[in-house]
Amino acid sequence: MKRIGISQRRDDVPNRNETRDSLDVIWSSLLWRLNIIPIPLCSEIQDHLSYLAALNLDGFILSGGNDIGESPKRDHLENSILDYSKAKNLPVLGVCRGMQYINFYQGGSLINIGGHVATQHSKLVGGWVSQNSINYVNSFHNYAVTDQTIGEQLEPLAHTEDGVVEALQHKHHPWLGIMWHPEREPYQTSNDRLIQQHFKV
Ligand SMILES: NC(=O)CC[C@H](N)C(=O)O
Repeated sequence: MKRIGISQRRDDVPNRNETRDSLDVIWSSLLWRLNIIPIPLCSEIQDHLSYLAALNLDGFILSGGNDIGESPKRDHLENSILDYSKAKNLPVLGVCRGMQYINFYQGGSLINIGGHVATQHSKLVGGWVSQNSINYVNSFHNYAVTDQTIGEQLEPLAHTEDGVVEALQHKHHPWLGIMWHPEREPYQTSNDRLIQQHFKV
């Protein structure tokens, strides 16, 4: 089985005096069902290169959650994951914030948008959308990538009708970014296929 590392959200929990790495449990059941062993990654370990080398994983998911800049330790870990994946030619799937992070890593930026929280898009534009039988996607984000803010070496694969980039890929590395959350649609065939194809399961 493929062993895929997945980054987690990092949150302060003041009433417990704790800082937590956490992941929606739906991710573990989704990935296990797809024959993937999910390995949650710890943002507090600072020796990233030794940590990632010791794990010896088959690829990575950058999950959703915190805004970029909100949690520097999470940002740094994800930066190291992309450095490591580039050096080892490993597949990366960026989900929502994860796609935003790939874009940031490649020198792109984000715009603040409205109308993309707790909604769906059923009319995505782009040949890749029909090839992958994507009929609708969910949406839970305040920031977006556009054709004007997309990073270097990235190409858009899908847009919403209002011009937001909903999916992108790296031109040279096996990196895919999607703005929707497959874990929130755990039985959507198009997502299952995308994830399994991407990680060659
Ligand atoms: N769901 C997410 O990953 C959200 C990412 C980021 N916090 C945004 O609002 O755009």
